[in-house]
Amino acid sequence: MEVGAPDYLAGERQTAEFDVESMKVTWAGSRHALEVSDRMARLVASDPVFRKDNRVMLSRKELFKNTLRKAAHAWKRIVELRLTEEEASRVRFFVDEPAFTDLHWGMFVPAIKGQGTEEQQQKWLPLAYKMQIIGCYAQTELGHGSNVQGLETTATFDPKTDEFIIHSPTLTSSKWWPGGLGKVSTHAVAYARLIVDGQEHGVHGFIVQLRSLDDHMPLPGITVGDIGMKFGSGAYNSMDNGVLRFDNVRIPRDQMLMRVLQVTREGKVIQSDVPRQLIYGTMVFVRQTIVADASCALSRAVCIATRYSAVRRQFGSQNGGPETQVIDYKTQQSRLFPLLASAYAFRFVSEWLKSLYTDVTEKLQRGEFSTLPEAHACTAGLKSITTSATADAIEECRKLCGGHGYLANSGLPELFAVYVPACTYEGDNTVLLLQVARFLVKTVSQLGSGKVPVGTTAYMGRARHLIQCKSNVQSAEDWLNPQVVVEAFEARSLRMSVACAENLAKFPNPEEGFAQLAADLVEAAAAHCQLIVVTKFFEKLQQDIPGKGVKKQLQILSSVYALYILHKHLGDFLSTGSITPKQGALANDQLRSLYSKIRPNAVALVDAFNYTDHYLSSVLGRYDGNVYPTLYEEAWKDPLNDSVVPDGYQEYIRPLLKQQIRNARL
Ligand SMILES: CCCCC/C=C\C/C=C\C/C=C\C/C=C\C/C=C\CCCCC(=O)SCCNC(=O)CCNC(=O)[C@H](O)C(C)(C)COP(=O)(O)OP(=O)(O)OC[C@H]1O[C@@H](n2cnc3c(N)ncnc32)[C@H](O)[C@@H]1OP(=O)(O)O
Ligand SMILES: Cc1cc2nc3c(=O)[nH]c(=O)nc-3n(C[C@H](O)[C@H](O)[C@H](O)COP(=O)(O)OP(=O)(O)OC[C@H]3O[C@@H](n4cnc5c(N)ncnc54)[C@H](O)[C@@H]3O)c2cc1C
Repeated sequence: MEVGAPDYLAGERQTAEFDVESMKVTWAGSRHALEVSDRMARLVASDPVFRKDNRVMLSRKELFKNTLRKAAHAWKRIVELRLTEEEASRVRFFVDEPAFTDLHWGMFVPAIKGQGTEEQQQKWLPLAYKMQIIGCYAQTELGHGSNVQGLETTATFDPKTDEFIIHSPTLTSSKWWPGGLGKVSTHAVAYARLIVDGQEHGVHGFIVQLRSLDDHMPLPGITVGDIGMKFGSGAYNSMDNGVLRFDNVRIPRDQMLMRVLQVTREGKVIQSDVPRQLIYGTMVFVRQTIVADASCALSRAVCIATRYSAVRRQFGSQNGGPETQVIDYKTQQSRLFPLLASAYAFRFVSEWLKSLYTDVTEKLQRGEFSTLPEAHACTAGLKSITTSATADAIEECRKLCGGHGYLANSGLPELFAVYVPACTYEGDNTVLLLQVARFLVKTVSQLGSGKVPVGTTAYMGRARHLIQCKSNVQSAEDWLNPQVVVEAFEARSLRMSVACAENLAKFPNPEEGFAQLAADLVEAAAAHCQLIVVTKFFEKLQQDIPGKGVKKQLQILSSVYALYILHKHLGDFLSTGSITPKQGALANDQLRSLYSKIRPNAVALVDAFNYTDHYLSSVLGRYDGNVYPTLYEEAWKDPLNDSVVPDGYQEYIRPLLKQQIRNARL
């Protein structure tokens, strides 16, 4: 905010019962992270190249070219200022525009790191790090996305020339969707079925050059282009999601990523001791980052809706005084505050998930693979529930802002359009929950065998207790006890998984059973993932959290998150007998009282996200709350208002009016 400018939300900020600066540190993860983030936010906001207020007005071509300009400028600044990786990734965050660079850094580089041999990494990574080559991740095809084993592209080894022949045998085998592919990438990690000596060896990644490094023209045998406009204006249309066909394209043998499986000069296929699933490792990495993205997108929407709800007034004027702030309506609170709590919950679970991922990666380097299934289940499941909740929440925030939320300059429509594909990319959310369900059913089926479940399924080791325990909640106050809450969530989750396992056992063919019970399995998987989020929020509170009143606010938010989920899924808790209807009602009583505790802190709790007005790009979410004059000014900037009488008046409006007049005279 400019120095001396009026702050229409100052009153809201004065009622805060905690130290906002300390909460900013907790949200950012550390004082260092906050400092870096703050500096990079200012760097981006002060640079005219990164302007984004006109984005929804641009044609696709203009938008795309502008994105190229921003990406090139960002890279120039990163190099000039010798920014660290941490600083560079904050620059990407605040530039706030999907671009080919996301796939280059986020998938192409990690695919080579995770699936390439030492030699391959030494050859390709320096080129990629300097952006002397630009890569994408070409897995999905027109006919197959979720079913990776069903991909049709082939990579046939030719021992005569020591090459692989990459080919798209059918229309449905055309690569379809990869970001950065359509117009920019010079290279791809393309996934194809490996065929050696007429035998198939599953799907593997191959580094394929697509375009000339001299004139950017597609190489012989490559057909490549953009797949067309996507949902919404601006939004994901800055990305060149592409289509790609291979017509017997030859690549050297050493361009197959060979950490998992090697093909020798003689055409021998050698399986290394690394599990096959590592071929899916890049997806595990990105799913983990997508959980962190969910907390960012959700907090952004909630920040806009909270500030605007404090500015907006409707009804309730007493003796000509001001009307009621809509944030004071209990319905507004019961819709908004759980989303605020969810933003914090997702933030902390993503922190934990990142540490789990780092730990598993270190173990994989040492040749320990036992924690891979849990890492897969956690990343897949949390990616699924956090993105689904965030997509719904952004739309709810739009509605919380009434009519003005539908204006592009509220920032919410574009945020929604850019965010919703997260429910689909990197694994459709239902497909991913089915993966979690497989993991849970397997864990349950091993309970009798003496194998002790660990990590996020450790609670299943107490199955005997959880299957019959009764919650001893007797008052609304009891629901503030994390142990009580966690036990109710554990009982619900365990009982849902066990019920699925029992029902599955009734089918002679387990796969048929899995298919028939899929809807129940997905619900059991979601229950397990919600338990993880709740538990990790409570565990966060065990840490030392400095700053006046900060921990207290987080305790309130953790209870709101847990009781909101309980209230929303009350049917599960009741039907599994994890709690009684009376206890469910007490949880709801507690939730109401928690909302009242959040109310005086709401604006400060969203200030703690530390978002600049540039990043929010929302008239409704402005830090200073100066909404109405800005809405009014912005309206006049619309190109339709460039002329008082619109283009087309002479051709279309005038003749109509004249005709109406004639008719009226008749
Ligand atoms: C210095 C400068 C820096 C500048 C910074 C600049 C930029 C920013 C940088 C980075 C940004 C960072 C990140 C963001 C990047 C990009 C994000 C943006 C946009 C997103 C792009 C989206 C890209 C995509 O969508 S890529 C395509 C994704 N596709 C999918 O997800 C497909 C989903 N399908 C599957 O995963 C699988 O097919 C399946 C559903 C899992 C089924 O597989 P299948 O083999 O058939 O399975 P089965 O069920 O039999 O399982 C067998 C066995 O394997 C286990 N399994 C399955 N998957 C995994 C896994 N991933 N890991 C481990 N194990 C796995 C499964 O459990 C089974 O085990 P078991 O036999 O039962 O024990
Ligand atoms: C914006 C965007 C960017 C993308 N970027 C990339 C990229 O960079 N690289 C890349 O390779 N791919 C990319 N993709 C592709 C993406 O990964 C796939 O779209 C995604 O994995 C879903 O696969 P699908 O499209 O085949 O969906 P489908 O599997 O066809 O899903 C359709 C419906 O079928 C259901 N379904 C499917 N299988 C099952 C099942 N077994 N049981 C029950 N229901 C099922 C799903 O739940 C869904 O409702 C991108 C997609 C989008 C939208």
